[in-house]
Amino acid sequence: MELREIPEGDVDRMVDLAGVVFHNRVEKSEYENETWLPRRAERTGAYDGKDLVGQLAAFPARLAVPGAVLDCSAVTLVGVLPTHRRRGVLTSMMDRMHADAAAAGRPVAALWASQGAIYGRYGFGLATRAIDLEVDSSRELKLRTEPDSAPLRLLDTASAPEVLDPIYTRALSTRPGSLLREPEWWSRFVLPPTDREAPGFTEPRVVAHPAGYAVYRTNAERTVRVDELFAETPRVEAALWRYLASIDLTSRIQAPGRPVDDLLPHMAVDPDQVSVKGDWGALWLRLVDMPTALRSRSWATDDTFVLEVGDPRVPANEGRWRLRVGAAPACDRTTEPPDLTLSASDLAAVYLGGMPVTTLVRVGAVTEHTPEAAVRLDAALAVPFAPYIADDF
Ligand SMILES: CC(=O)SCCNC(=O)CCNC(=O)[C@H](O)C(C)(C)COP(=O)(O)OP(=O)(O)OC[C@H]1O[C@@H](n2cnc3c(N)ncnc32)[C@H](O)[C@@H]1OP(=O)(O)O
Repeated sequence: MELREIPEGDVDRMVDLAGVVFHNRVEKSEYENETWLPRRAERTGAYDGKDLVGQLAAFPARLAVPGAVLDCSAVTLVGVLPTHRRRGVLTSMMDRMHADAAAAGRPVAALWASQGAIYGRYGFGLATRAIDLEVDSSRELKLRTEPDSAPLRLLDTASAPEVLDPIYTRALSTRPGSLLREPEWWSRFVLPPTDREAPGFTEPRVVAHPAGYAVYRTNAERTVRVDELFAETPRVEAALWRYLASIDLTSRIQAPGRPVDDLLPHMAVDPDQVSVKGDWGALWLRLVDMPTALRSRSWATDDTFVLEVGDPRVPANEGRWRLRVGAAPACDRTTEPPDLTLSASDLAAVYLGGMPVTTLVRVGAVTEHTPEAAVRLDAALAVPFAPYIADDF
């Protein structure tokens, strides 16, 4: 078995392999769309002779982290054929992805996992979660927040991206965890005419306010499904939810994949009208160049920590680091005794501020050597809004 780059001419084979491992049926007419990401990615193939038996694609992306945007290898289309599984193919492809990301100067990598058990061993940590909301809109949705009074308008999907993108990008400056979008991302992934996984829904509708928007689809079962909703203020958010809850001939809103600190459950006058139907792990993050990643984010306090990091897959990160946080963050090797011992995976999980270090100490995953060090690190990592990503790649 040999790892080599998958040539552009073989990109269709990646869709075939993905079809086998993810149990998807992909029509030939869909290949152009399905190959859009791998065509612009670093493509690692595991070949058994001429046969492609494993693959990993990593496309260059920009990830919003607290106070900064970092170059990121966004990993997707990972698969190993059932005939070749559990022989270390994924492990060797991940090692190569780490080396490629470091060589390209990307301090972080990110992915959506098909199964939570796979990626911790490679130093990825679950950095964002999401909740599924459902609203009973068969009666008026009364809100405790006064909706903003600026008029809403429906946009056509062709012209929507240039209106929505600045709103989306501004949201990233306060809430970390999302990827910046290029224009084509909008048309391919946010506003495609048909949702392949839910063909019963209409084409996307876009409702916009000068400081917020929602993309939604409806179906014959009186359901409004919110694909995304971003608002710059709670009052704009209230205006969008009120609109969505009052569309004629509908009686239910489904809003899958919302931020864990979504305001809607707290905005509703009757809390029983909004239910949380699910809570799940979303983005897995990897600090490929850990000291650069730690130096690059903003921090909420001035403090200093000695971290002992375990990272067998990227030894350049392993060892003791003196992390100074505050206005001019620094992260340098040290021989001082550690305040905290943690794995690369747990460090990645807490990096965006969505997972408390104190929780990881309590479960026994992180070791606290200096009393209160975890509480102090949580205070330094704190972000005003829970990390969140709407894009599932
Ligand atoms: C970003 C994305 O694209 S996520 C999508 C991932 N792909 C899929 O889920 C498609 C179906 N599954 C597959 O294609 C393969 O089983 C893969 C890619 C998950 C794993 O590939 P493999 O080549 O079998 O992994 P590899 O042999 O390197 O396994 C390394 C270790 O991970 C473990 N592992 C691999 N997959 C899993 C899993 N799904 N659950 C639990 N452990 C796993 C192996 O047991 C092994 O552990 P060990 O080192 O203790 O023996």
